[in-house]
Amino acid sequence: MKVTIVGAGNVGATCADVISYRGIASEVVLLDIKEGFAEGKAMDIMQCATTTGFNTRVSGSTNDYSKTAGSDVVVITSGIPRKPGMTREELIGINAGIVKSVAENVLKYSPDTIIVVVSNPMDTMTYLTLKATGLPKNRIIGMGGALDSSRFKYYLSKALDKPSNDVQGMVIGGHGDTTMIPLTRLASYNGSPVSNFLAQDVLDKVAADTMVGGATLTGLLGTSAWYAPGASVAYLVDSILNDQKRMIPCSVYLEGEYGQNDICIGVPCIIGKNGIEEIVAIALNDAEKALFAKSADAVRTMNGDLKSVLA
Ligand SMILES: NC(=O)C1=CN([C@@H]2O[C@H](COP(=O)(O)OP(=O)(O)OC[C@H]3O[C@@H](n4cnc5c(N)ncnc54)[C@H](O)[C@@H]3O)[C@@H](O)[C@H]2O)C=CC1
Ligand SMILES: O=C([O-])CC(=O)C(=O)O
Repeated sequence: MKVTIVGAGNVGATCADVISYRGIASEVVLLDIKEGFAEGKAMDIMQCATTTGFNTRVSGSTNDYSKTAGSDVVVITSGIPRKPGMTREELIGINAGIVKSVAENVLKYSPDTIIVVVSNPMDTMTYLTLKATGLPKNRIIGMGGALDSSRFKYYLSKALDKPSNDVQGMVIGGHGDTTMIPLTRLASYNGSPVSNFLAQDVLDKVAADTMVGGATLTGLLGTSAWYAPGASVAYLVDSILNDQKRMIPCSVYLEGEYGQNDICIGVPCIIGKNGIEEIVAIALNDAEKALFAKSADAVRTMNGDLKSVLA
């Protein structure tokens, strides 16, 4: 199985690293516009093969899309990340043009591929990719909810003082500081509602910390995060390539689901060899439904800024 990652920067290279050492794909191609950069990252990763023990072939390419031919999955991590104090939405001006041209280029060599969109503002970049390529909705997947949910479980595990892997929980809605919806009511500690163990004010703080999880890291690092983002993309790619049919919140085109139309936004999806295989309808209460509608309004407003790119 072959995976191409366009954008060999922090997130793209981390994703290639996780995919190779976990043996998720047999071949990974990293592509970047910076001369020699993807080749260098690929060589560095390949020099881990004997010490971490993997057989995935990782190679790099400077903007030569012929090397990406026949990819089963293409991950788009090209574009600029935010700096402290910025929102993800402020990246649209530069990233929209990059994401559109990258999607068009990859399809020339991998017409049957599934595209995973990571570049921010991710929900809007997913919508742009869908509209610009005309691919069926099951083949365009926006990655954000997997990462946001892993941060949610991290903050819950800290509050519970229990391991993250004993915590279940999901974040839906937009992948933005104010649009994420951590579903605290449905989160559990090995099947028991977390509200059995944590007071409401603590749960509210967990939700608030989750929503600004990316901004917190950007403040600490000076650029946005990459370890958890790269690992979250690899987790999603694993479910596609190995047809695991895991339920992962992803940004997907909605046609009536969750009361929304003509928008890409995070909802729980079954992810397998056909990409988005099902959109799972979970029963939201009235407050959660209202938050989802508000989140969708914000994402839709941002999509309005794509007019010139899509013209
Ligand atoms: N959806 C999510 O959950 C997350 C999204 N992101 C987003 O992912 C993107 C990448 O972040 P980082 O890897 O930290 O940035 P980075 O700056 O480390 O890497 C981006 C790479 O894209 C390359 N690039 C730019 N234009 C290109 C083009 N036309 N073709 C090929 N490569 C091109 C650059 O040369 C650079 O190497 C950002 O937009 C960031 O906001 C980051 C983390 C999580
Ligand atoms: O915070 C950012 O800008 C990058 C991102 O989407 C994340 O780490 O969640």
